[in-house]
Amino acid sequence: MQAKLSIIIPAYNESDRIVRTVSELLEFAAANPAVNLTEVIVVCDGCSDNTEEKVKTSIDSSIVSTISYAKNQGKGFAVRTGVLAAKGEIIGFMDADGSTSLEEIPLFTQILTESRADVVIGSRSLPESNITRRQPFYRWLLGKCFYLCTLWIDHLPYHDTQCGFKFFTADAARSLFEPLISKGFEFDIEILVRAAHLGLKIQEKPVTWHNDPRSSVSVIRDGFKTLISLWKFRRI
Ligand SMILES: Nc1nc2c(ncn2[C@@H]2O[C@H](COP(=O)(O)OP(=O)(O)O[C@H]3O[C@H](CO)[C@@H](O)[C@H](O)[C@@H]3O)[C@@H](O)[C@H]2O)c(=O)[nH]1
Repeated sequence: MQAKLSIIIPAYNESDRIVRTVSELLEFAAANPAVNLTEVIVVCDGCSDNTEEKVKTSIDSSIVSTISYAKNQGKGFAVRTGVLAAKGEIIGFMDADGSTSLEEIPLFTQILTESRADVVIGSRSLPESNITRRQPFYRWLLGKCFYLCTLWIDHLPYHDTQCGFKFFTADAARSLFEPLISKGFEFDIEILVRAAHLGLKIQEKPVTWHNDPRSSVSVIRDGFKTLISLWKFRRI
């Protein structure tokens, strides 16, 4: 029997994309015996649209649930909420826009169940990564900046810290997310810093990525905040 897999999908005003993404995930799991998907948690983070209702009315599956709260808190807070509620033996998170191909899920879960890693992160920046539609140049540059800063400050060798496709053993997920202090997009780097401090085994694996140009990320606000956070993470 394959390990039980929980997937967390953080969602902020995703009513246009969430149903397609969840449906594709359910179809993918149903067609892949190597994937034992037992739980999908959509975390609606202060959405002002009808993301949660869309999930509840359009998805007919007992393994899909939602968590919703009134005030927008940020992606890091939302993923943490989902991870701490998850019951699977493997816990992963992915973006609501379905940018990352699901084809990678069997490999990621296999690496974790065979104890070859505690954390597997998706990467758009390895030679084998398959990018079918690129992010704008300034986003690519920001990603490179995070890579160089985490390499320099924390000696972390991961080429794509921000890819929203990361999987964990349940124990690793709890040890990383329980103490998480980041509420925004900087949480991806905090997770990697904490994992390194705890001595967890991390593997970075290539993914297929199709960028959706609709993005809630502000390069100035979120990029600057993430870079500042790197100094803070040195003391965690
Ligand atoms: N819960 C919650 N989710 C959020 C929030 N802001 C964004 N999200 C969710 O985070 C995911 C990515 O956000 P997008 O708006 O699609 O941004 P992107 O530019 O395509 O995302 C890329 O950059 C992000 C920042 O580094 C990455 O987090 C993301 O994985 C991807 O690489 C989506 O599922 C979106 O709903 C928020 O405040 N709260």
